[in-house]
Order: sequence, then C-alpha cells, then structure tokens
Amino acid sequence: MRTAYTADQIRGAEHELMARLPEGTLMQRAASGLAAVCAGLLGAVYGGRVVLLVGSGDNGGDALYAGRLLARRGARVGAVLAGSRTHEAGLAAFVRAGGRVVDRAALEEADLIVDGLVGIGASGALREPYRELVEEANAIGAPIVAVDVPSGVDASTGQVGGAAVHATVTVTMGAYKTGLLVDPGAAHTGVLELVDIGLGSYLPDPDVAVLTRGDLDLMLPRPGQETDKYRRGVLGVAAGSDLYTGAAVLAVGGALRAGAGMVRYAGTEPPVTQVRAHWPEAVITLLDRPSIENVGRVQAWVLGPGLGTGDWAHELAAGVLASDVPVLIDADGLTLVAKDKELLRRSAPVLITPHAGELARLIGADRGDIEAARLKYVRAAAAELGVTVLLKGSTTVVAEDSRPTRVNVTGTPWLASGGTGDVLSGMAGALLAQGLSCYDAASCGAYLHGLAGRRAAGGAPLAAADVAAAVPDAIRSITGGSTTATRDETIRHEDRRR
Ligand SMILES: NC(=O)C1=CN([C@@H]2O[C@H](COP(=O)(O)OP(=O)(O)OC[C@H]3O[C@@H](n4cnc5c(N)ncnc54)[C@H](O)[C@@H]3O)[C@@H](O)[C@H]2O)[C@@H](O)CC1
Ligand SMILES: Nc1ncnc2c1ncn2[C@@H]1O[C@H](COP(=O)(O)OP(=O)(O)O)[C@@H](O)[C@H]1O
Ligand SMILES: [K+]
Repeated sequence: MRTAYTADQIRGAEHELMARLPEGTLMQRAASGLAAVCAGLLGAVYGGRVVLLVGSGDNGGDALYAGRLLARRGARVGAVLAGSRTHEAGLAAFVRAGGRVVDRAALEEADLIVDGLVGIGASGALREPYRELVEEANAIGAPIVAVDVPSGVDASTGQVGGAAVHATVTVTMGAYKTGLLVDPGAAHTGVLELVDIGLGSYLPDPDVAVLTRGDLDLMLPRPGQETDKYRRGVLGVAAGSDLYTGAAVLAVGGALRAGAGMVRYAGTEPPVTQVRAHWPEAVITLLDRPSIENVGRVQAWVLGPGLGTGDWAHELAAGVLASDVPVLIDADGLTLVAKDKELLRRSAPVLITPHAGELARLIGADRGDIEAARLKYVRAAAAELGVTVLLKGSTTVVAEDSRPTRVNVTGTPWLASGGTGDVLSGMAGALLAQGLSCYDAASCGAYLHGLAGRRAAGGAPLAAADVAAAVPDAIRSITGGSTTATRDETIRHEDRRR
C-alpha cells in the first residue's frame, strides 16, 4: 500500500523530525535527491544549462542547494529570484559554488528548468510574478523538474486554481502528497520521484492510500480446492432495457471475467436475447414484471447500467434494494436513487459508482466543481449518503466514512469511451459477490479495470468489450497465473522419490 498525506500532515512530521536533527539536515537530504534527478535528466551535467525558479520559502532553498551541487559538477546554473526575499544561506552557498543570479530571459536557453517557486507552503492561486514565470516556463518546452510539488498545484487536494507548472518529473520530499495523485494535480506532476529524508516513522495515519500490485495479489479472491460455483459467489445483474441492450452485455461480461462463480441476469426480452447470445454462461430470468422474485439466490447485485429510469425500472430497483445482500448501483440506478433517496434506506451494504455528472445529480452539486475537487465531493457524498462511493473519471477515487480515501493509479485515458463503466460495474459486482467489502471490491475493481484498460488499449483505441476480455490477463499479471495446486501436483509419487 502506498500512502499520501496533506501539507499539514507533512509539516507536522517534519517538525518532529527536525527537532532531532542538526539544522538544515533535511534540506540537504532533499537537495541531494533533487540534484541526482536533475543530473539524470541532463545526461551530461558538465556544461548543461539549468535555470532555477526560486521562490521566497524553503522550496526555493531546496532548489538553490540542488543548484549548488549541479554547479559543482560543472553545470551552468542560473537562478531567477522571484520572491520578495530569498533563502539566504541557500543563495550564498549557490553563489559560492559558481551559480549566478539571472534574468528570466535565461529560460529561453535552458536545457532544464527547476521549479522551486512554492511547495507545501503555498496558499491559493499563484500570484505575480510567479504566475507569469510559470506560464513562460511551461511554454519553453525544456524538461521541468518540480521541487516537492508543481507550483500552482494544491499539495493537499490536487486542486489547481490558475496557472500551474507542467512538470516532467516531480521530486517530492519525505512522503507522497495527496495532490500529486489526484487530478487535476496528478496531470501536472509527470513522473513522481520520492526522496527519503527520514520522515517515515513520524507520519500520521494517511490521508489517502493507493493499492499496489502486491496488495491486489493478496486481496483478489482465488477459488479454494473444495469450492463450487455457488460458494465462489453468484452475482445478480439487473441492467439493460429495450433501448440499452449493450449495457447488460457489458456488465455481465465484466462480471464473468472478474471471477463470479455464476451470473444471474434478469431483464426483458431484447437485452435477454443479447446477453444469451454473448454469454451462454449466464443464467437468465426473463422478466414479465419488475420483480426479482424468481431470480434465485445471489450474494450481491449490480443494479442500473442501461436500466432506464421509468416506473418499471424504479420498481425493479426497489425490489433489488429490498434484498439483504450488497448492491452496487451504477448509471440509471443512480438517476433513480437521485430522484428517490428512500431507495438507499437499507441495512445491507451499498456501493455506488457514479461519474462526476451522476454524482452531481445525487448530491446537488456542479459537475465541474466535482471534477476540480473530487476528493472533497467524494468524501462528502460518502458521509451524506452513508454508502461507499467510487467516483469515476481521469482519477478514480473510492471513499467510505472513516477510512482513508483510496486513489486508483492504473488506467488510461483510452478508457474514456462508452460502455467501459458498465464493464467496471460488473467487475466490482463480481468482487462483491466473492465476499470483498464494498471498499475493497471498489478499489480492487478500479485497479483491475485500469490495468485491463491499459492492456486492451496498448496505445490505441479500445472498445468496452475489449476491456472485459483483457481482465483475465490483467489478473494473471498480478497473480503470476498461480492457482491452487491440484491433486496431481500435491500427491508425491513414490517412483519420483526413488
Ligand atoms: N520543512 C522542512 O523540514 C522541509 C521543507 N522542505 C521544502 O520546503 C518547502 C516548504 O517550504 P515553506 O514552508 O517555506 O513554503 P514554500 O516555500 O512552499 O512557500 C512559502 C512561500 O511562498 C509564498 N507563497 C505562498 N503562496 C503563494 C502564492 N499562491 N503565490 C505566490 N507566493 C506564494 C509565501 O509567501 C512564502 O514566502 C517544501 O515544499 C519543501 O520543498 C524540504 O527542504 C524538506 C524539509
Ligand atoms: N481521462 C480518463 N482517464 C482514465 N480513465 C478514464 C478517463 N475518463 C473516463 N475514464 C474511465 O472510463 C470509465 C467510463 O465510465 P462511464 O463514465 O460510466 O462510461 P459509460 O457510462 O459509457 O460506461 C470509468 O471507469 C472511468 O474511470
Ligand atoms: K515547486
């Protein structure tokens, strides 16, 4: 599990650590890590032209000390002093090593730009002259290394209030900051490098958590030797309508590929015909009325993709939500719930998987505001509605009250295509049916979906069905294809031993 922290959390840990170390130690650690990354990007350090953008705080100090190390190795390093004051000791050391104070025109000639304008001490949108400098630096085209945080990105939230550095690499000190992992901040961060300055044991409980491949390997359900299709987990899917048949096909496909022991599909004639044609594995109930009475037992439900939003769909949704198993609600199911919040009154768990537009309708917010501050809104929704919320989009985040919000880091913008969300709902639903909690099913589902999306795309457009098809491969890439050993492998043969 990777973890990330807000600016205040980092500052608190830094204070504790600093009190135990000689003054300036942390900044020296930060600067040497930063200089090493800069040197790697320059290739040949000797003669390389580096321009530091230096703000008035310790972020500028980091840049100056790193500039000193590069100047000592023969780089031609200039510092643009942008603040009303400058880190004094850092500037003196920089100049002693041969660094020069330069005009912003030096940016034109830079092989590498170091953004030391503001770090975790920033507040609000960048003021002048920082704003203008950032726009100039972004326009040059030379690689930019951001110190700690790309200036203009809110370290705690990832919000971007105006101009912000587009970093090639962000060298962050001590621990990941939440804002580097969540869009729009994440899109400004480039490659993220962590420099260990010894903060580890002083950090509090994290603000957000990021699942890694190793976590997935531990969390993904695997069939035990004595299992059967029922014990592996049966998923019910209430999705699709006369108008939207494809959503049902895609949700069922995602569920089958993500390991449901069985999928029970319930719908009307047109989607039933399609599901039957695509997935002979699915067990089908043709509904002549909006009731799940004859569907049979399931361990979880997916409700909503392509279901429609009329009275028929409402009644079916009410029936599904009256069951005593976990329900994942997506798409039209969310529209129904937005109109009738009473539907959410149930004791069994609920996972909702909205995109920003759907969440906007659910909590009465603006879609753009949600995309600009997704952590704030996903947390507010989880608290207000009392459910687990997976908010989709360029950064997918999963919130549940009193748990660290999980941020998904797999995925590709190629996933932004119609129907991929339906596949995700089937996948996460299958994980719910296999016994994962809403929190784990959502975050593992998002991780796998992102990985499958990347594999399906391979740098080219994908269709939603390709994502479902790529899920087994994505799982193999996590588990190494390891399965429960079969009896023929565990019976030791006498003849082999002799
Ligand atoms: N505190 C520590 O122990 C360490 C701090 N480090 C560095 O120090 C940084 C934090 O330093 P500071 O606390 O001095 O803060 P910063 O250097 O991030 O920013 C503070 C300065 O920026 C100005 N500023 C704030 N918001 C602005 C805006 N919107 N537009 C223009 N100017 C703005 C403030 O007036 C202040 O002068 C970290 O990000 C990191 O780079 C590292 O050296 C590691 C150790
Ligand atoms: N820019 C992006 N980068 C990565 N993934 C994205 C991006 N935009 C959308 N996605 C993902 O694509 C899927 C789209 O789902 P959704 O909006 O429900 O579409 P649909 O309703 O057509 O299935 C989600 O999993 C979402 O996280
Ligand atoms: K910075």
